[in-house]
Amino acid sequence: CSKVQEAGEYNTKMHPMWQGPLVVPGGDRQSPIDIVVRKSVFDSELKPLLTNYDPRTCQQIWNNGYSFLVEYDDTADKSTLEGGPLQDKFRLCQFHFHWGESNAWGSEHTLDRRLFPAELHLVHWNSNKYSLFEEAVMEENGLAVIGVFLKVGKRHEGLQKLVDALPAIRHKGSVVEFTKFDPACLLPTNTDDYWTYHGSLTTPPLTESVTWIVMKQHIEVSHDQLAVFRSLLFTSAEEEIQRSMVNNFRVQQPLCGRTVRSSFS
Ligand SMILES: NCCOCCOCCNC(=O)c1ccc(S(N)(=O)=O)cc1
Ligand SMILES: [Zn+2]
Repeated sequence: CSKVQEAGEYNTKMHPMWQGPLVVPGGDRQSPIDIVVRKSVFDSELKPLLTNYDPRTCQQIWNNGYSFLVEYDDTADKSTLEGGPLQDKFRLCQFHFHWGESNAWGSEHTLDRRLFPAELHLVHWNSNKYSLFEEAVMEENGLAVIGVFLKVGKRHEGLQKLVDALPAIRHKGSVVEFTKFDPACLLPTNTDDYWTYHGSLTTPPLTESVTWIVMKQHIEVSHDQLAVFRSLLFTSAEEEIQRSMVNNFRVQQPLCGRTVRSSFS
């Protein structure tokens, strides 16, 4: 697979302008991808996901200029993920979303090319093998990210606390305290059915360190809740030109012969 990203894909209008590297390490296990459902391979060895999140580890919410992140205290094994395709215990460090300017697109992964209006990523790092996120992010088995598709429908009561905090972090670089939020409320009711594959971060440094776990069942949020995501800005308060934070997803990457496994038949 191409070692150098086609420069064009970084310059399409749909795509935030990145200073990101045009040559990514390896380049044959990049994310996101389209999941071709009928080509995924059922693996009976895949276990149910086991999340154990402690809302007391929730610390802050901030706008990093790509998305907004809800960050957790990951100095101990308090909010953890294990099971699924994972051999080790992983610590939750943050979650964030990707979304479009319209409800017609916005997700990074797709199911048989089907786009969703947004996608949630819960980011964890391997605390059995590494002592810091920054270490794990450079290693093959360093990270595990749970992806959950969002659909527009009924209002998501658990999400509203987060939506209400967004106006305070409109600009890139703004941060506010955000506590006692249980990310488990953002998981679908069925967490036994998922696809998993080896991939990468979808924003710089694009390192190929992620075991992706993409949930089959989506969650629903209201049109208005998603509209508040789009009220965020890519730009900091000092910049003259304010740019709406929308379409903060990466273009899809070649599968390069990888197998996507499913936990369900
Ligand atoms: N900058 C050089 C080294 O950086 C190491 C730390 O990288 C931190 C920034 N990126 C991330 O943490 C990060 C985390 C998750 C995802 S994603 N969208 O793949 O879930 C993308 C990016
Ligand atoms: Zn992401």
